[in-house]
Amino acid sequence: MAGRRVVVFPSSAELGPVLAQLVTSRAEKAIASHGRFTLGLSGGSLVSMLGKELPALPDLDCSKWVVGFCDERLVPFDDPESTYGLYKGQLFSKVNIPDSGILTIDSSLPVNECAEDYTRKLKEAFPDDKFPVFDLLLLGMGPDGHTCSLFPDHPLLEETKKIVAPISDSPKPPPQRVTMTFPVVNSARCVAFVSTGGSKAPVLKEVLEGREGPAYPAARVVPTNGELFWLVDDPAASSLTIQVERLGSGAKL
Ligand SMILES: O=C(O)[C@H](O)[C@@H](O)[C@H](O)[C@H](O)COP(=O)(O)O
Repeated sequence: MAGRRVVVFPSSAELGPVLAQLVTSRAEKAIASHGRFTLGLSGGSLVSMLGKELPALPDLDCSKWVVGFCDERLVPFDDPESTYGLYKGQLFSKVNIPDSGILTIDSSLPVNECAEDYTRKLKEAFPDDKFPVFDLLLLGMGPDGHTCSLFPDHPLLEETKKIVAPISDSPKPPPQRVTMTFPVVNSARCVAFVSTGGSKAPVLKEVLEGREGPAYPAARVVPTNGELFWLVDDPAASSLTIQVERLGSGAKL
């Protein structure tokens, strides 16, 4: 790993612009080196944060972006639970990512076939990689320490072969989802968690400072050759005792 950076902001209002700067700086770097920018998105509060910050950037050009989903809920796109549907309304409708660059699940398929179909789409988008190497993955963490749809104590945590796995017993509804696996997450060039709010403080401490017993899913995100950022706000960081970086909205990562 290129080193973990835990960066604390006074609030999500200061965190948002720095997240947008991270996205655009990694996009510029990726496009300069290999002609496109591959980005994996997660749901939760990231949707509204990216929907607010990215379209507000002057001269944002997403014509060379390829966007996938770190996990997706198996519901129709017009269901309020659909991560794609939320991003469509809040981000994709406002920026110029080509439709062909948005890799969506086929929500009409049963969950196993849906995961196979999404695996095929990712393989087509990353023909040279054993596991897709995304330029940037944006992740959230639930209060139970889950990330993507990789939940504590679930057999999927041990998956080593699949790119995308189905899950039909998600402890958080909706129960049927597809998710990237750890081999894909940990192959990324850069992974950034965004975690805000006081409800995350206890689990954030255990994830970042270690705990007794099995590691939380979020703690198993350790990119083999990539960067790892934890972008958090003061309430989420309130129990941490490790050294952190404290930055404001003008910072560059
Ligand atoms: O798939 C889901 O059910 C949610 O998207 C979930 O995984 C969310 O991303 C995390 O709970 C973090 O949530 P916040 O971003 O709101 O902290």
